[in-house]
Amino acid sequence: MLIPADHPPIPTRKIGVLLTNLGTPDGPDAKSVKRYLGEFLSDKRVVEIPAIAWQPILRGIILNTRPKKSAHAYGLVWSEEGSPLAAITRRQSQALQGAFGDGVMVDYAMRYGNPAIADRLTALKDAGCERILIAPLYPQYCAATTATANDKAFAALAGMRWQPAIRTLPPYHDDPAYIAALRTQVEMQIATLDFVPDAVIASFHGMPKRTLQLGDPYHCHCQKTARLLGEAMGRELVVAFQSRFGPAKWLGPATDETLEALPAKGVRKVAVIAPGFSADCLETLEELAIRGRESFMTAGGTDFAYLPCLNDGAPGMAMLRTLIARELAGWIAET
Ligand SMILES: C=CC1=C(C)c2cc3[nH]c(cc4nc(cc5[nH]c(cc1n2)c(C)c5CCC(=O)O)C(CCC(=O)O)=C4C)c(C)c3C=C
Ligand SMILES: [Fe+2]
Ligand SMILES: [Fe+2]
Repeated sequence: MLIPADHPPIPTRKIGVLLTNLGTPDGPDAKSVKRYLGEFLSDKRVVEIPAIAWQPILRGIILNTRPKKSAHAYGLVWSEEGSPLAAITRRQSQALQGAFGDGVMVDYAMRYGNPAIADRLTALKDAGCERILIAPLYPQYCAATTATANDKAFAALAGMRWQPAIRTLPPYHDDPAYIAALRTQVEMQIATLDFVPDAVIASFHGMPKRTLQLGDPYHCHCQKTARLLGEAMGRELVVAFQSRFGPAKWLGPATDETLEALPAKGVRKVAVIAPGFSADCLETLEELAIRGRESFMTAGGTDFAYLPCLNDGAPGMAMLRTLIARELAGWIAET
């Protein structure tokens, strides 16, 4: 068939997978952190205080004090590849390239900062992806993470003349593939320690307690993950919630307070895991592995190990291939 010279280009039809995660500053400096926090903490899904009351606090106080402190913390975990969260998410996306056949492109984007969700969705569409799976890499659903990432994607679609068909990856907090990946990885990690932990602490990112009362399933998803992983490992896990932000009451018990209280109860050797994070980041590498260790050892602990997240290791990547292939059913030939 003859295509007129002024016809827009017609790429080969493809399928896209867009991994999404939270986002991170472009650099470990106060200016980059300020820009990032300004976008993150202005999200109404994250801070559910009316803008008229919240924005003066954010712009007048928080963005003038927190960036310097946070930039210092980022500096402690920054790598040659950049922010750990960005570097690991990039590697996860690269490792999945080609895993679902030649016609499936895999890319990644961040809810805040770069690479932006709108830019990567447009790039996939321009490359011929007429069907796209958006995969927020949050095992536990939370409006402040899963929903806002999807909102951002749908906002980008709202501006497209020719929209791709869209699917979104559901939360996978109780998926047997996720629990099995966690179990394999955690048991392997514990086997390499030079001590036997008295307790394994499962630390999840916290949330304002009010969100639970308003119907967000995040708390229940975290508890179920910990219960299923504990059952799979044949030991009960200690569940705690970290990263409290602001004066409101957050989900408890708090990870820092839990770590400080354990030695007095005779628990002197601990392993800490963070099953809610699909990639290590500031909250795990600085808050848990550095500050958590300090709190525990100062309180009388003798042995502390932070066990890294699934990241782009074999168990986690096998799990992502399983979950994503399932969501692509009917779009790609069954294997
Ligand atoms: C894994 C799930 C996450 C939930 C739930 C979550 C809720 C949430 N977070 C804040 C405030 C901050 N979080 C920050 C960092 C951060 N948070 C998550 C994940 C969840 N947040 C990740 C993966 C990261 C790390 C990003 C990185 O660059 O490595 C920060 C910024 C860091 C700092 O300045 O301390 C803030 C602030 C709120 C208010 C909230 C719930 C509503
Ligand atoms: Fe957070
Ligand atoms: Fe609950």
